[in-house]
Amino acid sequence: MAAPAASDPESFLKSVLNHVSSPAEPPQNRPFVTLTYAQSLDGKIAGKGGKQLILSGNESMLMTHWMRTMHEGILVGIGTALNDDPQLNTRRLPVRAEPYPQPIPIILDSQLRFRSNCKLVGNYGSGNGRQPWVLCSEEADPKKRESLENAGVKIVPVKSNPQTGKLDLDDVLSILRKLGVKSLMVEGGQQVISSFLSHKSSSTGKSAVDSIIVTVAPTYVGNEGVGALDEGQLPAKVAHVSSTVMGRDSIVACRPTES
Ligand SMILES: NC(=O)c1ccc[n+]([C@@H]2O[C@H](COP(=O)([O-])OP(=O)(O)OC[C@H]3O[C@@H](n4cnc5c(N)ncnc54)[C@H](O)[C@@H]3O)[C@@H](O)[C@H]2O)c1
Ligand SMILES: Nc1nc(=O)c(N)c(NC[C@H](O)[C@H](O)[C@H](O)COP(=O)(O)O)[nH]1
Repeated sequence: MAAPAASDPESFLKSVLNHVSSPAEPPQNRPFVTLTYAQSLDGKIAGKGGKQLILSGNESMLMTHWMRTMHEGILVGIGTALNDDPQLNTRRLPVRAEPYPQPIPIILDSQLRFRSNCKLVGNYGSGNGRQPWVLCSEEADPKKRESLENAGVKIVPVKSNPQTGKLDLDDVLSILRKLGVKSLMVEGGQQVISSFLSHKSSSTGKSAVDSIIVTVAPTYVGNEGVGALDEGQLPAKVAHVSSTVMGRDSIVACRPTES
């Protein structure tokens, strides 16, 4: 059997991300949302105890960085921010005369655990990155807020669920839209992926995710690794959009369906 055709990352993304291929206004109450992550053959996104793993090969990691250029915001949870100290920029792309668009780093952090000595704050301070936005609960500690603001972080209070402490995704998305973010790439980690995949908009009853792009790396992590999904959350049903191969990895693009 012939091997599946490999595609170049930019063309593949343009073919599966509607907001890139045919620019349109997003809904009024949210940005276009792309959910993306990399997993092993056994569905793990990190190692034992959350150890950060480089699952993606060079080619698919390059695709992730292209994807970052195609979104105005890039969102991770505070678990990922503290564990991985990410930069969320496009530094792997080939140097070119015209700078690549950089997404705004956005962190869901109910209780303001974000650290001001992280790379996102450092990159912003040295002129090498966009200002990080930290979305927190309206009840978050004002002293922590002031200290992060003094370090250059933009703090955005949003509604939270009093039972779980998690930020209300309808409010998160509608506030980001009001702040001008028209496209959002959600990069993880486990709890954030699960929340977005199981979320249904309170106004439409539909998923707030437009595209799901998963990199599958040919490796096993084992039972102690962190799964892509939090147990107990029911993910959306999805329809297949397209699949391709990048280097040794498989890339699967889907979209949530209503049935
Ligand atoms: N392979 C990948 O693609 C990938 C991507 C990102 C992160 N990771 C890995 O994921 C792990 C971190 O995942 P995690 O689950 O611990 O943390 P996470 O990044 O999902 O952050 C979860 C935290 O965000 C906060 N939060 C606020 N509102 C929320 C909401 N509505 N829904 C969910 N969370 C909300 C909560 O405090 C919660 O504890 C790390 O090990 C990291 O290396 C892997
Ligand atoms: N595509 C992808 N392949 C991986 O193998 C992997 N571990 C991640 N993980 C995403 C997670 O959000 C990380 O924290 C950021 O990838 C770090 O971001 P930077 O590289 O610092 O910009 N993402």
